[in-house]
Amino acid sequence: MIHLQLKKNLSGADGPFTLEVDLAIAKGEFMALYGPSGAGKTSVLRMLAGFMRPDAGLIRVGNETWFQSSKGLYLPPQKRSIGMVFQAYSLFPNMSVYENLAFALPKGASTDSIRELLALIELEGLQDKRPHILSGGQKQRVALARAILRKPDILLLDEPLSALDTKMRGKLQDMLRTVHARYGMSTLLVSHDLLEVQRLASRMCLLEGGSIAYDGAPGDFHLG
Ligand SMILES: Nc1ncnc2c1ncn2[C@@H]1O[C@H](COP(=O)(O)OP(=O)(O)OP(=O)(O)O)[C@@H](O)[C@H]1O
Repeated sequence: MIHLQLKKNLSGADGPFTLEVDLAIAKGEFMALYGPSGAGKTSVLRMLAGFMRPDAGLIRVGNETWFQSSKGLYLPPQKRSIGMVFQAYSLFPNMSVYENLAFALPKGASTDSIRELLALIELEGLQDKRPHILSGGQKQRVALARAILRKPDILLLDEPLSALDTKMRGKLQDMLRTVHARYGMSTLLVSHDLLEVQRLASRMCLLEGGSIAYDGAPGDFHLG
């Protein structure tokens, strides 16, 4: 179980507001954070990853406490078992696809998982190529493989497919479903696309102005 109690004062377009969320996410759950621009969705992911410090609250993942303001406890990002994929491709340009993946593995670890993931993302034939010759969808597949290589407890996806065309988006959505079914890691997806949320997530939270305005099945949610 992941327990998130986050309080953070943010600067919004219309002035300051407080992001305040209290969520329990089951192990292996695929949850989407949906909502208007500026609602605080990315900030939630950044606090979970350790890139933004909450003003107050608690982050507990299984038996580990990653953040607890009352005890001054703050686990740095590199100690949190997290994989991330963002909208912008973040591959190393001077490394091949294979090397980009190998770089994410601890020294001396078996490279079997690289081969397994290259097959899963259907890029075995391009493993020796540098990222600049890949399409956007191929780059995001490598970024996804890199994010899950260490089998993190939590996978954070921040609009990972928004720069892709409809066809590639559909393919990557299928791949995300396959990855989730195979590895079962708790997954938090930020998306502006309700259809995408409904295809992928079993639970959806609507974030509006820093608070959760809906928490339930994506299929039961209707735009007002
Ligand atoms: N470190 C920070 N301190 C104060 N305010 C911040 C900080 N980081 C972001 N903000 C502000 O918090 C608000 C929410 O930003 P955030 O990126 O979390 O929203 P979002 O819901 O992900 O939006 P979008 O869908 O446009 O990506 C924005 O107005 C942003 O300017």
